[in-house]
Amino acid sequence: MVAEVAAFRGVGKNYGRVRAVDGLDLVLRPGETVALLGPNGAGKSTSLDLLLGLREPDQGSVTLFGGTPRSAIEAGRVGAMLQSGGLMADVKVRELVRLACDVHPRGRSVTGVLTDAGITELAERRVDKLSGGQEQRVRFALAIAGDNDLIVLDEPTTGMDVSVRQAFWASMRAQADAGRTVLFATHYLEEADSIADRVLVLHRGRLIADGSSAEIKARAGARRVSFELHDADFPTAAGQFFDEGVLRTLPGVQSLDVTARVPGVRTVRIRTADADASVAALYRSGLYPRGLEVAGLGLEQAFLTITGELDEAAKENVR
Ligand SMILES: Nc1ncnc2c1ncn2[C@@H]1O[C@H](COP(=O)(O)OP(=O)(O)OP(=O)(O)O)[C@@H](O)[C@H]1O
Repeated sequence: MVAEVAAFRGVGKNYGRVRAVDGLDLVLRPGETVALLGPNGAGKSTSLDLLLGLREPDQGSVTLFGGTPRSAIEAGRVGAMLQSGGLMADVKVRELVRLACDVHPRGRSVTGVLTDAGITELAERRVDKLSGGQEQRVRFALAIAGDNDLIVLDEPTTGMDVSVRQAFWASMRAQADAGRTVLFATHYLEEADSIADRVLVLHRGRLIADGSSAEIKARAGARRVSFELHDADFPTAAGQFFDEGVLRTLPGVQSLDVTARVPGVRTVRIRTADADASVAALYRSGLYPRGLEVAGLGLEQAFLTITGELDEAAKENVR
C-alpha cells in the first residue's frame, strides 16, 4: 500500500452561506510536488487551513500522515508558509530563523536553512526593513526550518519579481528533490505548469481537475491552429468569394478569428478540439493554408476552458 501524506475525505466547509469547500476528496502521496490552482475565492486557502488543522471541516475528515493535522504538526512533520500573519519585527533575519529552528521538534541548522532559502546575504538585516519579496523568502525559510516531510505554501511568490521568483522556485525544487512532499497554492499558472508533477484545479470549492499539467491541457482538449490565406492562392480574383463559413464548419472547431492586417492576406486562428481532423479537412476543402502551425494551449487557457465549461454547464442547469 502506498503511504498517504494527506487525505481529504468528503470535506466540506461553509462560512455562513458561502460554501468555501464542497465535497473535497483528495490524497497526497509522498514525494509529490502538487500545485493547487484556482481563481480568487476557489477555496485554496481554506483547503490549506483545513489541512493544517487551522480550521475544522463541517463535513468529512482531513488526515495528515494517518492522524490528525495537530498530531502531525506537533511531531514536526509539516512546515507551512501562509499568506496571513506578520513576521516578528525588531529582530534580524538570522535571529528569527534561529528561533524557528530552535522551537521546531526536528529543527535544522540555521546556516543550512539560510542557504537553502537563498537568504544568507539577508541574515544580518532587520526583518521589518525587508522588501515584500525578501520577506516572502524569509517566510519560506521559516517553513523549512525543520526537517519536514510536507511543506505547504499558500501563494508563496506574491510580491516577488521575476528573478527572485525563479530563485525561489529553485529553492523549492531542492526541497522536493530531497524527497519532501510540497503542496503550493498559486495563481501563476505557468509556474504550476513547469514546477508541479501534479496539478489540482479548484473551482467554487470543488476539485474539477487532477492530473499532470499535460493531462489537464489534454482534458481541456483544445489546440490552436493558425495559418494564412493569401488572395493570390485563390482560383477566383482576389479571393472575393472566400467564405469564413468554410472554416467554421471544419470538424472540431470551437472558435475562429480571422484578421486581415496586410492587404490580400488573412491570418486565421482556430481553436479546435480535434486538430488532426480540422487540419485534414482544411486541406481537403481546397484552401491553400500557408505557414500552418498547431500549438497546444497553455495551462492558463486550459484552465479557463475547464472552468468556463463548468460555468456554462451551471447556466444550462439553471435554464
Ligand atoms: N473567514 C472567512 N469568512 C467568510 N468567508 C470567507 C472567509 N474566508 C474565506 N471566505 C470565503 O470563502 C471562499 C473561499 O475563499 P478562499 O480564501 O479559501 O479562496 P482562495 O482560493 O484561497 O482565494 P484567493 O486566491 O483569493 O486567496 C470565498 O468565497 C471567500 O470569500
